[in-house]
Amino acid sequence: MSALQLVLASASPRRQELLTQIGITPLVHPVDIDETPQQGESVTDLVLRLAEQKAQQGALDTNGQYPVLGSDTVGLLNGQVLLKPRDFADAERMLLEMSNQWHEIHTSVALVYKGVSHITTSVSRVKFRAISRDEIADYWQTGEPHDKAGAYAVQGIAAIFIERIEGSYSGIMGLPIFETSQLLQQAGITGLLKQS
Ligand SMILES: Cc1cn([C@H]2C[C@H](O)[C@@H](COP(=O)(O)OP(=O)(O)OP(=O)(O)O)O2)c(=O)[nH]c1=O
Repeated sequence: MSALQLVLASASPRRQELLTQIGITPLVHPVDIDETPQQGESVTDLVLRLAEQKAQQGALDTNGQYPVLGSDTVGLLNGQVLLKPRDFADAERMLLEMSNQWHEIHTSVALVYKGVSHITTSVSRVKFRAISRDEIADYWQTGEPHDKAGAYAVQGIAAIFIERIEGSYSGIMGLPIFETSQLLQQAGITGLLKQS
């Protein structure tokens, strides 16, 4: 009925997949922003800032014509931010620390529409079983951890390491479906389903 098109300001195939899961086919428009945390910035502030920046850049690039979604995911363990691993050593350090521990995954989603930003954050807790250096080395070889915050993918092989989850599976994967749908509703956006 409505011709409204949602723009997803993201290069993450996972985020696209999660929108597809609820019948939304977004226009995919990756944006390139500097994702370096600022000095002393909390994880909460970091994910909010980056999600909003991604959505705003997407809105700028598309002349404010469409509602634009941006999202950012990072982990938190013992006060330390878990970003995408720089290399194997970085991934190994993170995964060894996560071994037999709980950590948090924070994902913020921002929606920029008609010049207004709507934003929300999903925080989940994840418990890893004990994992060995050998398992981490094998896991790294699969390529899966390379482009993921915290060096793992809940939706992938890393599922064998995950003992428990409290929170949002889709949020851990990069786009919390429930919170995203609430955001769209808040902004008065309907009629996105099943359009091509
Ligand atoms: C923890 C976790 C993260 N991830 C992914 C989601 C995100 O793609 C990535 C975190 O990096 P982000 O910087 O949030 O996203 P991105 O660089 O991949 O994409 P863009 O900025 O263009 O939107 O980690 C998983 O796929 N599974 C997981 O279990």
